[in-house]
Amino acid sequence: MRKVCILRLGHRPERDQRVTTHVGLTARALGADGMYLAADDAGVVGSIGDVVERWGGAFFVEHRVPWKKCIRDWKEKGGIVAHLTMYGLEVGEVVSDIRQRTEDLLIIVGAEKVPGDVYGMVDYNVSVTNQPHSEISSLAVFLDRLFEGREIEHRFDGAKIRVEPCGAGKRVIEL
Ligand SMILES: C[S@@+](CC[C@H](N)C(=O)[O-])C[C@H]1O[C@@H](n2cnc3c(N)ncnc32)[C@H](O)[C@@H]1O
Repeated sequence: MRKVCILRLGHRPERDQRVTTHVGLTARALGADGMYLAADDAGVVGSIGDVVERWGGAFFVEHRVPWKKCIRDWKEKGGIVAHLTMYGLEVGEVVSDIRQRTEDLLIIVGAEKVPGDVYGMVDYNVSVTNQPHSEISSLAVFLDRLFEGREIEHRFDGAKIRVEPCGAGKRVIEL
């Protein structure tokens, strides 16, 4: 099966820890395999690692990743790259093309301003509306469109705990 990973650009450890952690948790929950972080932040790696340890699956986070090399290496190995940006082509126009391709997919999301080079290095610049919002929301919508909603039913192997859905209150099962 094709691998789907995230490359997180522009992370500032002093202010983006929570958002970047949520980018990773969203990616994991919605079917991605891992996240490359183009910054030095062991805290993010640790927080997401703790979730994987308890909630299962094999999602990985790698930090201190040089972003240009990450994109080049990904493409050299035959993968394709999509950058989420409000300036790109509308997701509805391109997502079926991306879905039909079988190559591994790297999805880039930014924090503040994304370096201009990124736009020319990728295969797709994709917008989720042409309005400014957030890397978390754009990633969530993109993954849901990519996987056509099937990611919601995914069960995570090796979980120590699992939620039993219920209409009222909380039911958590220790496995
Ligand atoms: C807070 S935004 C910063 C955008 C910044 N002004 C720029 O020009 O790159 C952070 C990230 O959210 C994502 N994002 C925000 N709005 C988006 C949209 N409408 N469509 C796709 N991605 C979006 C992009 O990945 C962006 O780099």
